[in-house]
Amino acid sequence: KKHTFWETQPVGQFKDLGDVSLPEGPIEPPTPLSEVKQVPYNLPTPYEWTTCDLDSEDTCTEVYNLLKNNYVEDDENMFRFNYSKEFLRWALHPPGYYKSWHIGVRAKTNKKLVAFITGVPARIRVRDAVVKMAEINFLCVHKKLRSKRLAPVMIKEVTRRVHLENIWQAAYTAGVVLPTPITTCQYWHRSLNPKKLIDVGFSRLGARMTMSRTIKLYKLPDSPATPGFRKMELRDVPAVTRLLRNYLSQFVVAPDFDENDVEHWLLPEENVVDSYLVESPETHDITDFCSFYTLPSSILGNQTYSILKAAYSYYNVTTKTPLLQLMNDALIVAKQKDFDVFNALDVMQNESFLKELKFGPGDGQLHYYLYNYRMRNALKPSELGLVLL
Ligand SMILES: CCCCCCCCCCCCCC(=O)CSCCNC(=O)CCNC(=O)[C@H](O)C(C)(C)COP(=O)(O)OP(=O)(O)OC[C@H]1O[C@@H](n2cnc3c(N)ncnc32)[C@H](O)[C@@H]1OP(=O)(O)O
Ligand SMILES: CCOC(=O)c1cnc2ccc(OC)cc2c1SCCC#N
Repeated sequence: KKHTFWETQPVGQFKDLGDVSLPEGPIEPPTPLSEVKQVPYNLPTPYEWTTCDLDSEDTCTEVYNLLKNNYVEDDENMFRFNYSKEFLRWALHPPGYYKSWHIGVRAKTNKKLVAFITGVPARIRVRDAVVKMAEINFLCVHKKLRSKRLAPVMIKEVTRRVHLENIWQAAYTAGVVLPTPITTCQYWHRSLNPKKLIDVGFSRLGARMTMSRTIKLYKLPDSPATPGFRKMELRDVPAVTRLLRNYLSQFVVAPDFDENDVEHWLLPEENVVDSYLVESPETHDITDFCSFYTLPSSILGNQTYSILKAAYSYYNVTTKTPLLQLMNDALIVAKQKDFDVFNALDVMQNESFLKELKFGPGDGQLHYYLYNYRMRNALKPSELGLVLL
C-alpha cells in the first residue's frame, strides 16, 4: 500500500521496521515557534475552516449530527458510533483544552459542516519519559466528500495548531492500518441483552442453544457482590488518583493523570462516564476502582431497534478485590443501567477476565499510534495503559 501522505510524516515508517539502530523517542526536533506556519493550510476552493465551540448548543448539534451520520461504522455497516452531545463536551473539554484544536470545515455556499477533527492536550508517559501530547480524535469527512484527500489537509492543520502550542507529539487510534502501529488491540464484547444482539444480527444462537438458554447463560445477579462497592464521589479524587497513578506506572505507555485530570475523566457523569470504587468497610481505605464510558451506536437497517446502548471498559484498578470479581460487579451495574453490551479491549490486565466473564472476541482491531515518537519495537496490548475515547 502506497501511503503517499503518511510517508511524508514523522511517524515510524514500514521500511524502517526492524532497523534497531533507530533510537526510541522523538523523530523530529521541535521547530522554533516563529518557523511554524502562521496561517491555515489551503482547503479546496468551495470550503473554509471553522473553529467549533462546543459550548454553543447550535455548533455542538452540528458536530453531533455530522458524526451521527458520517463517523465510524463497523466493517459490516451494522453499527455507526453515535457519540452524544454531552459525551463530546466531556471528551473535548478536559483541563487545559484549546478551542482552536476543535477544527471544522464548512461549505462556503451553505455554511454546512462537512468535516471535523479534534485534539485535546494530555500528558502521556512513555517508559520513564512524560511527554506533552495531543490526543487526536473525531476525524470525520462527510460521506459525500470522501476520497478527495481532505483528510491529509485536516491532519496537517491540526498538527500546525498543536505546534503553535509548542507540543510536538500526538497519540491516536484507528481501525485502519497506517504507518506504524505501536500496538494492535482486539475488541471483546460481553452480551448483557443477548436477545437484542441476536435480533440485530450481531450474535447468533449457539448450536443446540435456545433463546431462553442463551438468556440464562448471560444472566447476572441483581446487585454487586463486593462489600463497600459504591459510586465514586468528588471527595474520592485524591485516593483514586493515588490508586490509579500507582497502577498505571506498570505499563509502558499510560496517561500521567493528576487530581484535576482524575476529577474530569473519572467523576461519574450521567450518560457519559460511570465509576465505582471499593471502600473497605473496616478501614474505609479505597482499595479498588472500576469505570466504563457510555457510547451508543446507531443500528443501521433494523426495523425493530435503532440504538445499541454500549458500555466501554475505561480504567480499572485492584489492590484487594480480585479483578474478576470487580469486573463482574461492573457488568452487574451496567446491566442494571440497561446497557445492551459491555465492550473491552485486551489492554492492561483485561485479558485475565475476558473469557471467564463470557466476553467474546470481536472481529475489529484497534491500532494505537504515536506521532513524532518512535518506539523501538511494538508493545503487547498488556503493556498499554491508555484508553482513548
Ligand atoms: C504534533 C501533533 C500531531 C497531530 C496529528 C497526529 C496524526 C493524527 C492522524 C489522524 C487520527 C484520527 C484518529 C481518529 O479520529 C479515530 S479513527 C476514526 C477516523 N474516522 C472515521 O473512520 C470516520 C469515517 N471515515 C471518514 O470520515 C473518512 O474516511 C476519513 C476522514 C477517516 C478519511 O477520509 P477519506 O476521504 O476516506 O480519505 P482521504 O481524505 O482521501 O485521505 C486518504 C488518506 O487519509 C489516510 N487515512 C484514512 N483514514 C485515516 C485515519 N482514520 N487516520 C489517519 N489517516 C487516515 C489514508 O491512509 C490516506 O493517506 P495515505 O495515502 O498516506 O495512506
Ligand atoms: C455489539 C458489539 O459491537 C459494538 O458494540 C460496536 C458498536 N458500534 C460500533 C460502531 C462502529 C464500529 O466501527 C469499528 C464498531 C462498533 C462496534 S464493535 C467495535 C467497538 C467495540 N467494542
